[in-house]
Amino acid sequence: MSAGRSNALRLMMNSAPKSGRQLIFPAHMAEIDARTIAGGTPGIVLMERAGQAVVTVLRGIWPRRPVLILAGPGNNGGDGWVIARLLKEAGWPVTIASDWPAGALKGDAKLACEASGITPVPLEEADFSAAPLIVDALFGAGLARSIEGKLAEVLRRAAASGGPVLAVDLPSGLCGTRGEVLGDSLKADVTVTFGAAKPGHLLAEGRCYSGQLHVADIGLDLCEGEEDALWNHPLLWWDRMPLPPSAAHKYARGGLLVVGGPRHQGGAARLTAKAAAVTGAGAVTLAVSAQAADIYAASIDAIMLRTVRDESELADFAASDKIAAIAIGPGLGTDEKAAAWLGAVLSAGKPLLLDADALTLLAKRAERLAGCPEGSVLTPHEGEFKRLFSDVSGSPLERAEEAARKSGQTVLLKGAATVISAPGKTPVINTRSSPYLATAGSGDVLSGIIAGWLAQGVDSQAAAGAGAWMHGESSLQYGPGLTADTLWQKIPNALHAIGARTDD
Ligand SMILES: NC(=O)C1=CN([C@@H]2O[C@H](COP(=O)(O)OP(=O)(O)OC[C@H]3O[C@@H](n4cnc5c(N)ncnc54)[C@H](O)[C@@H]3O)[C@@H](O)[C@H]2O)[C@@H](O)CC1
Ligand SMILES: Nc1ncnc2c1ncn2[C@@H]1O[C@H](COP(=O)(O)OP(=O)(O)O)[C@@H](O)[C@H]1O
Ligand SMILES: [K+]
Repeated sequence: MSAGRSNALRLMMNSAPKSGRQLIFPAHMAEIDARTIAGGTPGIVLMERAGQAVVTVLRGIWPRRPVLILAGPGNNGGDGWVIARLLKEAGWPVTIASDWPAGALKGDAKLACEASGITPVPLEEADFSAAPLIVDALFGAGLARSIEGKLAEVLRRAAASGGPVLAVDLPSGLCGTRGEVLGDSLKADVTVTFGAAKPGHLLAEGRCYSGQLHVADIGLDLCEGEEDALWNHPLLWWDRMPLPPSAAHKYARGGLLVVGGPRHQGGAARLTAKAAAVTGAGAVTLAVSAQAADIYAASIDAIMLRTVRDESELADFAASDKIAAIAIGPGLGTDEKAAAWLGAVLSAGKPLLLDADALTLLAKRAERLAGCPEGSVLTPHEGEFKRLFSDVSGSPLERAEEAARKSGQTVLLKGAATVISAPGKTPVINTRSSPYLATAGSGDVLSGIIAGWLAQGVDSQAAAGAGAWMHGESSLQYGPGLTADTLWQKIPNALHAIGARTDD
């Protein structure tokens, strides 16, 4: 990517540099914390910066109002004490509720508590009746077990109060690794975390519990490349996307073969084909049987239609120079003929986008997975994933990584947070999306976007990352009332949003 294009993109996206997309597991963050302290920045300085960062965000959102801070026994609580002191100094009415007064604290948290000059009330006596702004500084990265008993009760009372909630680092009770709620947690309107977001902010219940996420730079010694995962953003892949050269012709922009299926399932493959064409594949051809051709022909103006007699004719066409990549699965069917057609494209040696029925067929004949050409992308939803990788368990992040390792292909595991894992590469989590994507055929459009990039010669990991992001961006551009039919029509808006244009 030229410097001009890169800068223009950054300006347009108003985004942080790539390092701002790092995701770090809590245990790893504790190591980074220790490394930073060993490097000469005292822990209390980090805690002070963390508290200051929270106060800056808090004051940027809420005008002066009563604040109730719930402070825990560790450094998350320590941050709470810094926040209490800073707000008090600024003249805010602050109460702190904690079962761990200075005598029960250690290290930096003890220092922060003592410096505040505030006496806490016990958690049981925390008064939520005036719906104060609640600062949740009970547990963060050090959450070690489920929240239960008295602590769960205080979180329930806080939730019932109706007051807004700001979580320090992580909503207490939320697992920063997997995004699951351990026992109980408190939904935050805003979460301020330090150094880097944690995968748990994005996965499972994390996105909903974290609310608006702010990542504050507090000077941690965090290196480029040491992330456990990356948060999807055009900065991760846009420099690998081709722009059409001025002398472009349609096949040079990428020939894509989309394999169709029986008459009654025609919509799925058509959506895939249309999404691929809009994404920029120059020549998209739908291959169908003669019996289904009239149905497919009904609404595919910009897509070429080719009738194929049998799998051998399909294999010949798939192997031709005009085809750079193949999408198969949406609307394919799962009968013998579908299996034979899948076999025909597997042997073509072109990058494949495998989705829907193709994944179901592969689950029945697992040995075929090993025969997938290198650089292919599998896009299972949870159900397809379970069929295909029945022995793989864990969080979506762990499962996508294991599936990529086993299959040797890029695996995109769909969900409210979508995880993309390519063998040997850092996994990527996409949250650029809206729940309006939960509509029939939306996955077929995603397949088309990814296949559209594969046909243009983009590597599988970048194609999948771009696909997930553009799919979500298209849904955000449309908003309520979205259907798969309108989703693909918003793809140009997603391209414009990331600064796509032809080279001058
Ligand atoms: N680099 C960083 O990550 C920084 C971290 N800081 C803060 O430090 C926090 C991490 O501090 P800690 O490691 O002390 O961890 P926490 O303060 O999150 O919690 C640890 C304490 O909670 C107890 N505990 C854990 N789960 C419990 C449960 N379910 N019920 C009852 N008690 C439980 C533990 O026994 C321990 O005493 C971060 O979340 C952040 O807020 C900041 O102060 C500065 C920099
Ligand atoms: N709640 C949600 N929030 C964001 N994205 C979602 C949500 N639910 C589904 N999606 C996305 O919508 C798409 C649905 O695809 P899929 O399950 O294959 O549906 P279909 O088979 O109907 O096309 C996936 O990309 C998924 O990530
Ligand atoms: K917290």
